[in-house]
Amino acid sequence: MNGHFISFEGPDGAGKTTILQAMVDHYRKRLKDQLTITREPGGNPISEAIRSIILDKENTEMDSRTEALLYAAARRQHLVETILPALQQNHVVFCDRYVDSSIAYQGAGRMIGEKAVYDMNLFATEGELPEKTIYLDVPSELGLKRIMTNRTDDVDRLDLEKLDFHQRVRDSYLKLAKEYPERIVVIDASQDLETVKGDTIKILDQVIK
Ligand SMILES: Nc1ncnc2c1ncn2[C@@H]1O[C@H](COP(=O)(O)OP(=O)(O)OP(=O)(O)O)[C@@H](O)[C@H]1O
Ligand SMILES: Cc1cn([C@H]2C[C@H](O)[C@@H](COP(=O)(O)O)O2)c(=O)[nH]c1=O
Repeated sequence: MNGHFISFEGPDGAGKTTILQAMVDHYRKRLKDQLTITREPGGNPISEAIRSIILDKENTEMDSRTEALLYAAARRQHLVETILPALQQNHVVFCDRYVDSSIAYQGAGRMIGEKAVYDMNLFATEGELPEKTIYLDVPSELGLKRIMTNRTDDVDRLDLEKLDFHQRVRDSYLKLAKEYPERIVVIDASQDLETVKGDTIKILDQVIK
């Protein structure tokens, strides 16, 4: 089997974590030890340490460009230490967020500029992109409602941003999906969970043969 790099993207509360876990449950038997599950920011000790700085609710002073640089730094380390070695061993890599998150959240959400953030990430990643990106799309109000009402884990610094921030993030994702239709597949994540799972499996079955 060849390695496959698959990312999962979406606004906060879209259901990425839930769907990614469902995909692990679905494909684990088929892939056995050829499956790597990882996340951004994070995935290894250095990138997880950067994650805790970025998402700490106490860090209200953090400048937007500092934030963008930290995400890119975490991504660089994650790529060279975790993703590329797994692909070299022909693993399927399920990655919770990647470059599209920075374009949407820092480029559009923080209004640094999508192109500027893309260019900075080109330096960080040397152009390495996922083969397929599952973009789980929900209206921002629904995503935020899910987070505030259902979640038991910590609400982080970005979850706490206002509605217009999250709307800019969603609009940017939808723009990216139009720009890269071969790579980014939009799934309507406002549907019930079983339907979202089924739609995701249909796409991934075309990649993981
Ligand atoms: N299709 C769905 N229908 C109803 N509830 C859902 C659906 N998908 C996820 N949820 C619920 O919404 C909440 C948020 O889901 P989840 O943590 O998977 O989102 P997320 O996209 O990973 O969020 P974040 O990016 O902020 O970590 C959870 O309680 C989950 O059970
Ligand atoms: C990779 C990446 C992430 N973010 C934001 C998106 C979320 O609000 C958090 C990560 O938390 P999750 O619960 O693990 O999804 O960070 C971002 O703004 N930019 C990025 O590049």
